[in-house]
Amino acid sequence: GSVLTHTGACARVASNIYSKHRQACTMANTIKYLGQEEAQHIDEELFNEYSFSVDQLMELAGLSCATAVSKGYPLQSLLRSPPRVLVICGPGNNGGDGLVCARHLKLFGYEPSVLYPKRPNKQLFQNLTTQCEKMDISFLSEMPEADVIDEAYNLVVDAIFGFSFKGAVREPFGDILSKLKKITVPIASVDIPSGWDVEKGCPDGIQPDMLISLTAPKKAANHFKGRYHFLGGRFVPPALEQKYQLNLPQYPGTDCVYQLN
Ligand SMILES: NC(=O)C1=CN([C@@H]2O[C@H](COP(=O)(O)OP(=O)(O)OC[C@H]3O[C@@H](n4cnc5c(N)ncnc54)[C@H](O)[C@@H]3O)[C@@H](O)[C@H]2O)[C@H](O)CC1
Ligand SMILES: [K+]
Repeated sequence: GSVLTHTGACARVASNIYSKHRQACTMANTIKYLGQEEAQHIDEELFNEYSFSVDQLMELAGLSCATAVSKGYPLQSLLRSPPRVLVICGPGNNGGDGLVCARHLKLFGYEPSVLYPKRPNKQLFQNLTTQCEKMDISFLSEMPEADVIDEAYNLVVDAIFGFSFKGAVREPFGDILSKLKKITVPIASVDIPSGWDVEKGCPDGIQPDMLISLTAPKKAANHFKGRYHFLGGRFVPPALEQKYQLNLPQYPGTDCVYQLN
């Protein structure tokens, strides 16, 4: 009896030590999930200290999104022909990523249409819009009803809000998000599922099937329940990665996305 008890105790101690060791190792190697302010600081540092332009990073971000979509929803797997995709773009840089994503999706053989209801009066976004128009990407004048989306499109790319979203959703995006909650075709969200608190998520919000986290996942990604979580935006200089202890995974070869799950 006492021998057995002793053995049991040893096993418990050993397994405790082992699990502590494993926890420490995992923590050392775990990719960091960013808070809202930290994400904004990294963004500012990329522009101000590392001298990147928004155009450059947006191009890589949008390319990552189109690449992730093509991996999760390959052309030959789509149920509806032609391979239509609805890309919904918001008023900030997340929306810019969406415009770049739409352009690359077109180059990959998809048929994207863009909904872009609030267009900022800045050259960058005007250029991205012209580039899409010149590639025969159509711009919708209003948000289709949920049943129309389910019939006409294979998936929706949600590029409405990213890491600067705050407070209650203002129109027209409230109406757009409530329609997105009703659709059955998959949603692929760029950086954050739109309408979600950047750190706490949103239990009764949209539930995307794919999330493409850019630079590093934000804390809201802890609440993501969809099938595909990709990391994109392979542009972080090692010194910046180290400063913020991002613990980014090794992207495979020359890929611009890394599948986290
Ligand atoms: N470093 C990177 O990883 C890069 C990320 N990129 C993408 O940029 C977004 C963040 O962009 P930002 O312009 O800062 O903000 P958002 O697009 O998230 O949105 C701001 C936009 O939305 C409006 N807004 C905010 N809250 C609300 C609300 N409650 N209701 C309605 N409207 C709201 C606000 O007024 C602004 O107009 C990041 O997530 C990435 O996707 C870069 O492209 C590349 C570098
Ligand atoms: K989004």
